[in-house]
Amino acid sequence: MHNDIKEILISKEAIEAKCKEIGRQLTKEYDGKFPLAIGVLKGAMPFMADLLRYIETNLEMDFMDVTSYGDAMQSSGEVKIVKDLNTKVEGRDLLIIEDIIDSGLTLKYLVDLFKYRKANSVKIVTLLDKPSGRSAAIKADLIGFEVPNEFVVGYGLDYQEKYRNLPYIGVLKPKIYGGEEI
Ligand SMILES: O=P(O)(O)OC[C@H]1O[C@H](OP(=O)(O)OP(=O)(O)O)[C@H](O)[C@@H]1O
Ligand code: HPA
Ligand SMILES: [Mg+2]
Repeated sequence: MHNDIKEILISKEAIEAKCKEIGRQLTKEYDGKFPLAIGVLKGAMPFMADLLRYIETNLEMDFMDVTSYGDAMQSSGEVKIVKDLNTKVEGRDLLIIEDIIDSGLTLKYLVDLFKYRKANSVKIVTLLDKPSGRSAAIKADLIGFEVPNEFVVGYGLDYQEKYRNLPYIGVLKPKIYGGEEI
């Protein structure tokens, strides 16, 4: 698995430090409140698990499983709900937790849905932001790291369902996705 990686972009240690930093900010933000933290499966799972341990206020957790990439490296443009929330969002303060914002289509879909469902507030925290990929106008409130215009894997992010369990964020060797070796 590690052998398939061309370059590590963000180390395990840097991710850990960032989770602490963002966790501290969110602790202040939600002090005295009871937000609903929504993990966007599957990719956000490791980030959510690590980040929430640094948010020192009461919160509720729920998960939404949405998919639009499948096995491809480009968004299909169609966001499909695989699993919806179990919790009512009306009147709640929501914190959407994502692994990456690329085209922005996934989050645009979710933010519109939660507004329609009458959430009181909707905030977005994403570990990674790839602004060069954007086609929907969407911005996160908190961003861990900006990444270049490359397909990244690890720490929740997959290529054809593999590499989610890498502890860092990296770029694959071109031969893995059938590209030219440079
Ligand atoms: O900004 P976008 O272009 O919409 O891309 C971001 C979304 O794409 C990935 O999900 P994916 O559809 O691959 O599902 P997964 O998390 O189960 O891998 C990623 O985990 C984000 O949720
Ligand atoms: O760069 C990426 N890697 C993995 N999954 C993704 N989903 C959107 N962008 C990416
Ligand atoms: Mg994926």
